[in-house]
Amino acid sequence: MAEIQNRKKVSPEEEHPRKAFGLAAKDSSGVLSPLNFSRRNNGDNDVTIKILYCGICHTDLHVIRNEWKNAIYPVVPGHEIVGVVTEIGSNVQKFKVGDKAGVGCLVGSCHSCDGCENNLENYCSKMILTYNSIDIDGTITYGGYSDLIVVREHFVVKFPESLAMDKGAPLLCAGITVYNPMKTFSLDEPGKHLGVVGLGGLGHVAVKFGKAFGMKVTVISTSLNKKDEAIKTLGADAFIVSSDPQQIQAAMGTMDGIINTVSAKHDIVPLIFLLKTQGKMIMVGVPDRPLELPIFPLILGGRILAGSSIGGLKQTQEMIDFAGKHNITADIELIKADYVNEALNRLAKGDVRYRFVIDVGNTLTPA
Ligand SMILES: NC(=O)c1ccc[n+]([C@@H]2O[C@H](COP(=O)([O-])OP(=O)(O)OC[C@H]3O[C@@H](n4cnc5c(N)ncnc54)[C@H](O)[C@@H]3O)[C@@H](O)[C@H]2O)c1
Ligand SMILES: [Zn+2]
Ligand SMILES: [Zn+2]
Repeated sequence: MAEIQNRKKVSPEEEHPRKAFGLAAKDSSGVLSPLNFSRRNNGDNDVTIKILYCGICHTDLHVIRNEWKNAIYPVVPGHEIVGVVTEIGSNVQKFKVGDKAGVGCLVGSCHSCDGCENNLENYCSKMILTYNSIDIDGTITYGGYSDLIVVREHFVVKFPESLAMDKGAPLLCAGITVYNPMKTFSLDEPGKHLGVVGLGGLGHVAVKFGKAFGMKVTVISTSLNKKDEAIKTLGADAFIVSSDPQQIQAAMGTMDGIINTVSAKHDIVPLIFLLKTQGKMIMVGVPDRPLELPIFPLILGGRILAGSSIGGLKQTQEMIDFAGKHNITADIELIKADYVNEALNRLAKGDVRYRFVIDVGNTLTPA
C-alpha cells in the first residue's frame, strides 16, 4: 500500500498520447458526466479494444458513490467490457485485429507471487483493477464506460463467437464472480443443492450456471415478486422468501452451498441454517457495513463461511467458453449512454432485470 501511495501520480493527459472519451463520476454524488481523457499507446504486449458494450455492476455504484471509501476521482467505471480488437502489439499471440475480446475487473498483476503463479491473479496483492486503480506507470486506470481501452494481452479474454456481445458482457464480472466459488468449493456437481441469495446481476447468472452444472437451485430473496421469473424464466427449482420463518424452517439443513450476492447489510443467520452439515456459504456481495456473525450456527453443523473475489484469467476464459457452449448469458436491459445516471439510480433501488448494459459502440458520443 505504501508503495502504491509513494508512486508518483502523473496526469494521464501528460503521459498518454491517445485521445479517449468516457463517462466519469467527479465526486461522491456518483453522478456521471462526460470526460475527455487519454490512453497509453499500444505497447508490444498490449491489445487495443474498441468498446462496444459495458455492463453496469453494483461495484460501479459502490465505487462512484465512495461507499467503500476508496474512490480516486474522476472515476470512469466499468469492468464488464466487450469489444473488437483494433490494434495488437508485436508480442501478442492470442488476438488479431477484428477479434471479439472481453476485459473484466483486472488489467494487471505482479506475475511472480503465489497467486499469480497459480492462475489466481485475482488474489495478487499488486493486482491492478480495470478502473480506480494505479497502473504500472503511476496513472489511474479508467474503465469501460468509454470508447476504447488498451490492456495487456494477459488480461484480455477471447470472447466466444456463439455468444451475443451485449448479453455476454456481464459474464466478465458477474459470471466469473459466481463461477469461481462454484468451482473452488465443489458447488458444480449434478444433484447438489445450491442456494442463491439476492437475485440481481450476480445472482441470476449463478442460477444459470447452477442449472448448467445439473444442480438443484433455490433462490432466496427478500420479496415474492421475482418468484415467477426465477422459476419460469431463469430455471430455478424453488424460491424462498428470506423474511418468512416458515419457508426458512421448511428448507433448513437442505443446501450443500449458498452463493450470497447481497450488496447491503442483511441477516445471515437464517441463511446459515439452510446449509447441510459442513455446507458452505460463499460471500461475494460486499455490503458497506459489517454483518453480524453469531458463531453457534456455524459450529453446530460444522458449517463453513468463506469469501471469494472475481477469478483468475485462466478461469475467466474457461468460464466464458463454458458459457459459450451452454449459451449462458445475462438477461439484460440494453441502455443508451445518456440513460446511465437513471440506470444507476434504478440499480441502487434493485429495479433492474437483471443487468444494465450500456450500448457504448452505438450511443457513447463525444460531448
Ligand atoms: N466478490 C466479488 O468479486 C464481486 C464481484 C462483483 C460484484 N460484487 C459485489 O456483489 C454485490 C452484488 O452485485 P450485483 O451487481 O449482483 O448487484 P445487484 O444490485 O444487481 O444485486 C444485488 C441483489 O441484492 C439484493 N439486496 C440488496 N439489498 C438487500 C438486503 N438488504 N437484503 C437482501 N437482499 C438485498 C438486491 O435486491 C439484488 O437482488 C455487490 O455488493 C457487488 O459490489 C462482488
Ligand atoms: Zn463487477
Ligand atoms: Zn502477483
